[in-house]
Amino acid sequence: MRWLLLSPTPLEAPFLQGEPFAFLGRRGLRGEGFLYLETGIGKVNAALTLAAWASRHPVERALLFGLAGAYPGSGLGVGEAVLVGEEVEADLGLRGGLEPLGFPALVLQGKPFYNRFPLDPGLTGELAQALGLKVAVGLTRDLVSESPEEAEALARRWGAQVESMEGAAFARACLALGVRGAELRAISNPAGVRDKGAWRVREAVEALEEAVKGILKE
Ligand SMILES: O=C(O)c1cccc(C(=O)CC[C@H]2O[C@@H](n3cnc4c(=O)[nH]cnc43)[C@H](O)[C@@H]2O)c1
Repeated sequence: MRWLLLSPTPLEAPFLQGEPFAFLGRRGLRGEGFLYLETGIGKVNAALTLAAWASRHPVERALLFGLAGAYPGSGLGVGEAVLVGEEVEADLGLRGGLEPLGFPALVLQGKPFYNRFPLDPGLTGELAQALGLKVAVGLTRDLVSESPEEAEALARRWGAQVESMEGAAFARACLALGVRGAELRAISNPAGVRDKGAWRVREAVEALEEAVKGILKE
């Protein structure tokens, strides 16, 4: 069964080889055992790329992979790869979430989803076991945390360990479209730290390469 692989930027996928094509003005690759799409940064780009592709092609399982910030106290080290088992969309509704407004973001078989969206538990568990990776809670906002204090408050409020700009949108789109979705992140920086001296993009991309190649072998 072929994977649909997605990453926000080409920076996160330099190791993928395949026949290039364009989709929604961005890069795609047809490779051995996978089809890859670059989504662009942020929630809208992630959801619209997956939904537009899935509206024209059958997608059984999809993997979003990319860089992420680690929250203080997460126990995750820079350069470490993790799977995300649940995503929080933390900039939807009030600061306390969407539930107080009374409008769910998604309803599936009568179950309302407000700000928390699971990735596929079976797929995530299989990959975590096969690759020996931890499973974390991800928090997603279109705005990146700009200070350690902001990052710590978000982590505490929502019980999250990693921060990205796309995860919850991908998880929600997978649920809505009936796609089995998994999310892989490698820690490039401590969340809330904007000083690029503390970022380790190369190490994080190497961790992504090892994990993605492992997933494609599964
Ligand atoms: O400015 C740079 O030199 C630079 C180099 C590499 C990457 C960046 C990014 O801004 C990456 C954004 C991208 O990665 C995810 N990401 C990574 N760290 C965080 C974070 O602390 N908080 C939220 N998102 C993060 C994000 O999902 C984007 O797709 C800049």
